[in-house]
Amino acid sequence: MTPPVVLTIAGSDSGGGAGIQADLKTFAALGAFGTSVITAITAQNTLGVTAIHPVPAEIVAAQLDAVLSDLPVAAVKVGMISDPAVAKVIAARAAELPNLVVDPVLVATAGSRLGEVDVVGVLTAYPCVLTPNRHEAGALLGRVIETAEEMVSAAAELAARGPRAVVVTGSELALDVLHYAGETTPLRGEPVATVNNHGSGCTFSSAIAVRLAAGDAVPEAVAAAKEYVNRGLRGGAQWRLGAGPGPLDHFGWSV
Ligand SMILES: Nc1ncnc2c1ncn2[C@@H]1O[C@H](COP(=O)(O)OP(=O)(O)O)[C@@H](O)[C@H]1O
Ligand SMILES: Cc1ncc(COP(=O)(O)OP(=O)(O)O)c(N)n1
Repeated sequence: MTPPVVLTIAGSDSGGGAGIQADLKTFAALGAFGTSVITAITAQNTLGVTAIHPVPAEIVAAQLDAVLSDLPVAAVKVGMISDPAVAKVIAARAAELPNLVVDPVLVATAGSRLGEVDVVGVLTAYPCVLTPNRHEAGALLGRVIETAEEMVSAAAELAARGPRAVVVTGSELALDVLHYAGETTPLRGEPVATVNNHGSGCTFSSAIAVRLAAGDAVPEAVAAAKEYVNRGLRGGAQWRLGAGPGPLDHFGWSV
């Protein structure tokens, strides 16, 4: 059977754990055919980001044209956007991007700045599934988000800006908060004791996109993505790849 086509619009992580590389592995692991529009090239490993080269907006637009004019894209995940002109290119074509999932990437776990609030903020009002972590939600709202109660109110406030749904993720707490169809639901997962969490947010948003492409409703897609990330974290927990926080096992179905 022909697989559903899913598109990632994101940055490249040379270390392979996050960004485009994590997205394409997630698509493949979950049975989708992955396509990509690269917005930036990062020189990155498990210890951090040492350089960022934004891809010019016209090249981003050309990649988008090439994919959308030929392939039946069923869902789109947007990750790292560092250039306002690139955000504009994507915003201008947002109506053509089905099952849009936006991960408002701002800061890598290792501390490097990958995006700016006023750039990624442009996309948060589109009818997408928005997946900020606590820190990104706080940056978008201009305050600190720490507790579960603060995550609940952040999800509701961000939902009022117009996205189809908001999931505020809670990293190692494994507690995420979903706001969808006027309701806010805490999603509790099994915390995984691991230092290898590089790319968990990219993997989560990509997995949501695949499940939406497959026809899941938003709550089912989010629950399936959460389970997939959890398996990836468990599968990679004993890996020793790099001196910093390592990647997930995207193909770790046996654990
Ligand atoms: N140690 C962990 N144990 C269980 N789930 C985790 C862990 N770390 C992250 N997650 C889950 O991974 C997904 C991505 O969230 P998060 O790590 O907050 O994203 P980001 O990489 O953007 O900070 C969420 O579902 C979150 O609950
Ligand atoms: C190129 C690129 N895009 C996104 C990220 C951030 O990845 P994410 O999964 O949100 O978080 P960390 O892995 O940084 O915790 C990245 N590092 N690089």
